[in-house]
Amino acid sequence: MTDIQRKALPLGLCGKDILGAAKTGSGKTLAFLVPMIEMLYRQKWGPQDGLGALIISPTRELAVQIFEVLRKIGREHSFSAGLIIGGKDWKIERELISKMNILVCTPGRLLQHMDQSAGFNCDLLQLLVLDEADRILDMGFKKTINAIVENLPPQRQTMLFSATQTKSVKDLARLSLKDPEYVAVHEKSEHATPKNLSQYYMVVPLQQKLDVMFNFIKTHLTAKGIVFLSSCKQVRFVFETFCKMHPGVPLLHLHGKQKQQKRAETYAKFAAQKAAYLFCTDIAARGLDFAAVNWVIQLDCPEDPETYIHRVGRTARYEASGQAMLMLCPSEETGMIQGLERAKVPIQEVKLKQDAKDVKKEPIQKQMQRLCFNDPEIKYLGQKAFISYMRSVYLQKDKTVFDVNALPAEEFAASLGLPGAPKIKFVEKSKAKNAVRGSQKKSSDDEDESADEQEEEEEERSKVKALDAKKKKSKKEVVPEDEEDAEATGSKQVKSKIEKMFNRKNQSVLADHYTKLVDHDNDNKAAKARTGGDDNDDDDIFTIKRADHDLGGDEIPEDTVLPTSKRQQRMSKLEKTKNQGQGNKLLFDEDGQAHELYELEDEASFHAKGDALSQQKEFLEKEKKVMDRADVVDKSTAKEKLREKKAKRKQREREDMMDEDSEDDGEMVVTLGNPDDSDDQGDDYSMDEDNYSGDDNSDNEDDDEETPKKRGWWQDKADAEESKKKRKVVEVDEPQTLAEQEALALKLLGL
Ligand SMILES: Nc1ncnc2c1ncn2[C@@H]1O[C@H](COP(=O)(O)OP(=O)(O)OP(=O)(O)O)[C@@H](O)[C@H]1O
Repeated sequence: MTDIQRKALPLGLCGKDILGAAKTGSGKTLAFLVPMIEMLYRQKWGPQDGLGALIISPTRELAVQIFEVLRKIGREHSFSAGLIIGGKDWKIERELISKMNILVCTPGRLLQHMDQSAGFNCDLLQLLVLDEADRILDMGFKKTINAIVENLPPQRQTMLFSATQTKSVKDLARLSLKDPEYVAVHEKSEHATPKNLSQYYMVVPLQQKLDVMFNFIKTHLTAKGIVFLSSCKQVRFVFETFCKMHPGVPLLHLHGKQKQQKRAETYAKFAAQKAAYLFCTDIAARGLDFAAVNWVIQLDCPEDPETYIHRVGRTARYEASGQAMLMLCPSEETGMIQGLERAKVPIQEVKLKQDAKDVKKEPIQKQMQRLCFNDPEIKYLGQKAFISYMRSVYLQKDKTVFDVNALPAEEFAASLGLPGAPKIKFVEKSKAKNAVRGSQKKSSDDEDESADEQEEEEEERSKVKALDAKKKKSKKEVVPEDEEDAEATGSKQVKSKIEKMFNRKNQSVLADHYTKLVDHDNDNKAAKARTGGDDNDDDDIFTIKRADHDLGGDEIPEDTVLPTSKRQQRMSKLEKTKNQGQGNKLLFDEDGQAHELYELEDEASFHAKGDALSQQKEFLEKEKKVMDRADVVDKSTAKEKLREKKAKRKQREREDMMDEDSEDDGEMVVTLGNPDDSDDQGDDYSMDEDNYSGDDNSDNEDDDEETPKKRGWWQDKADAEESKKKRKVVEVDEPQTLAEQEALALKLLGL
């Protein structure tokens, strides 16, 4: 047993709330799964009891991993367990979720079920586990978690686990735990990282990072490594280009923009490989337990020491040893190393070999240029990678580490194979601001200024974020256009062939294979991570600077500017109709003259028709008849509609039932105690409804009332024989003569 298990298990088994912290790879998963299963077992939890335990994880991969461990250790039990992680068929999940005793899920999907799945009931929940609680909160799930917790019964046991505990976790603990036991086994240990982990850092100029990385891979071909980058776009670019340069070892990539199936495939492939490199975002930083990872390389600086600790924790797990390399730009060194020292991370510097710095030894930059030149898709990815990296640095909170102005943008762009650095609005602004500040600094009070500075930067950040959100809504990707690139590369010079190629149009369209890989459903979700996170579609906020052309001529008055986009046009139509007010109904006579529906006639002709009361009565009766007729029509139309609706619903239900019969429920539900459910069955989690007893059987009975029972083969055979008996069969030869025909006729008449 590990330390955390030794301490947490007895408390968990006593039903105590736990706030658990222990180093990465120290076995926290079992520290909550074992008491959970034990508790349900002791209470003789069965299908009729519904949901007994809920485990929430920040990422889908981690949820899958927890689910796998649960399958292994729960083999002897008969609880049903479900995996609810999004990216799967909602309808199937909705059907099955109400039958589960244990759920492993991601927060968003769980809340969606709580809100929308009628059968989902957690009134009897006994245990809630939040694994990597701080990450759940960092990813912006605070409100979701609060909403989930509000839906759960208060008299439950709760456990929060993570290798790092932040203030927000303590806040959450205050709200959701009752008299918790704080189990922090490594709190007093000298280092915050596993003792078998060797940690190094290297100061590498930004423009040499890819070169160093590629050489690292070439010189460690038998190793298994995870390479962390700060955004999905960088991951995609580095993966694609490195693959094309054939380093001689399998390369994989994992990020939040991939479809769930692709993510699962990559996860499984990397887990199975002995030597491979996985390029990923922080989506893989937490909790993932790949066997025998030798190296964790952080190509981009982590946002804080906590993230660093989780990233390096993907190696040296349990009792294994491992190595970690952090690459820092010169401007990041001091701040980051001080932060790591404070967080009790022992790290030592290794110097970049002199020959690696040697420019004469051809770096991979030339190959990158060739790739970008030959393949517009690669160039496009490069531009996106450049922008998203700059943005991630700009958005980082810790300005003692991250300074976007200190980065050599042109050289970095060149190292990606780009002909020039795309100009990015905010970097320009930031530089200009810095210049102004530099001149003001001499005369102004230092303290005031730094406060202003922070405020302004905060403001700028929020502006960028707002713009980001707005752009995401419009679903457009900002792609550098010809003039923009031209400006970036210095348009006044004579353009070379290469530059012309780079400035080609229509490069915004990625090849089919890329669009297939990318989960566009996620594209419009709000950016969850502040920087470089899993679902970070961030570079849309950047606009590449355009030259302002003097168009000449008169300016068009504002109110005559016509809406250009379809959406704008729709909106303006809507506005118009709103302001138009209600129209009057008019009747046209035979001469085509328009009349109001009820026109006032002159007094004399009114009185000529009789007294006012009788006229009123007559009018009302006439109108009532009209209304009655209209009512009859309306009612029959409504009835017809209802009938159609009903028929459609029935048809849908029939189709659903047929789908259910034919579909494999797939990968998300398992009955733990299924004796056939052994390891060697791999990923086949398909559920056999027959494994359920109690309530579920009664469910089936209900179903039987509505749909004809499925018949077994034995029933079919018996029925066939019975009906054969009932039918009277007269077997005769074909009559040849008249006498034979007469005899047959008599036989048929039964005489
Ligand atoms: N008691 C044990 N005996 C042997 N191996 C164990 C034991 N407990 C856990 N392990 C193994 O240790 C590895 C790490 O465990 P686990 O994933 O639970 O760590 P963790 O503390 O949750 O890490 P992280 O903080 O990175 O999520 C796993 O491969 C697990 O199988």
